[in-house]
Amino acid sequence: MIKILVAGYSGSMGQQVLKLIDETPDFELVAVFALGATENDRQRLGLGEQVKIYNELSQIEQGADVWIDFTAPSAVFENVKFALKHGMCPVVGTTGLTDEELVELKQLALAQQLGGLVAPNFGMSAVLLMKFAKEAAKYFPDVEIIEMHHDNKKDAPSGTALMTAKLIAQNRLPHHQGVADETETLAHVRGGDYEGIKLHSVRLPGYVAHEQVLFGGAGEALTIRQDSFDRASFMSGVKLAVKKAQALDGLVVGLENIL
Ligand SMILES: NC(=O)C1=CN([C@@H]2O[C@H](COP(=O)(O)OP(=O)(O)OC[C@H]3O[C@@H](n4cnc5c(N)ncnc54)[C@H](OP(=O)(O)O)[C@@H]3O)[C@@H](O)[C@H]2O)C=CC1
Ligand SMILES: O=C(O)C1=N[C@H](C(=O)O)C[C@H](O)C1
Repeated sequence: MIKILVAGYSGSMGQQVLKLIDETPDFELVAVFALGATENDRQRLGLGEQVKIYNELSQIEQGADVWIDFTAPSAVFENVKFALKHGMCPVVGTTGLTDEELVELKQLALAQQLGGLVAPNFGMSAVLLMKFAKEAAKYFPDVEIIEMHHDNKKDAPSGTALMTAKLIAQNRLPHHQGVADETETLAHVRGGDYEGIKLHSVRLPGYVAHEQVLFGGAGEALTIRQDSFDRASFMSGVKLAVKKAQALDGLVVGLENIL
């Protein structure tokens, strides 16, 4: 049995994770955490009597093997630090960790001799999109990224889009795209900029999580697109990560590294 704490259990992803745990014979839910957590959630969400419900990080007691985190960019760093310090292996889907924070968490995981996984995207279509986009950048250095999400998403750009840009940047030299004296007659209309790669974020009701990477060359173009139509698409990745987390050597970044 793998004992699991779910941070962000009342959110869109947290709800899917509770379902996954319920459906997986060797997973056991031992605790849940959210700032707005109340004892009423036990009945409302069908949480067993043995499940501990926390609404404050500092109150959480050790007792889980794995800490699953789908909370908020503002919370994830402190949450993961807490998990590692208290002997829990983190499986983190929450976006927003900076490179510096990741370095610190990796050091802590090594010091604590704990494994764990941080993945900006647990969906196979997004993992493959990132792999293909990195490869394509060797041949098509001019590229822009459009990510499209539901209108409840708190952060922009998406963690996946930013990771895609970072991977592409490994295979091309930074350069400005468009004419050198380009002017915006409407502020920010050319999007965000990561080493010259433009990122555009769309937020609309009806959407879940989608990304397009557009490469342009002389007289041709390549478009790579992935669509997550349902949050269930992330669950096989989360399941695999939970099963492997305790055996990993330190904190691993990217689902592709454990497939
Ligand atoms: N890696 C991946 O494959 C995926 C990653 N994500 C990422 O997961 C994160 C969550 O997404 P989603 O489920 O849609 O978000 P929601 O806003 O639907 O849910 C967030 C959850 O976290 C809780 N929460 C918010 N702030 C805190 C805090 N400071 N401390 C503890 N709990 C907190 C909320 O409850 P309360 O408000 O009561 O605290 C709620 O339970 C986002 O960063 C998103 O980008 C999403 C989908 C896939
Ligand atoms: O907030 C979301 O919904 C998602 N967040 C992740 C991200 O920011 O990349 C993963 C996926 O895109 C869904």
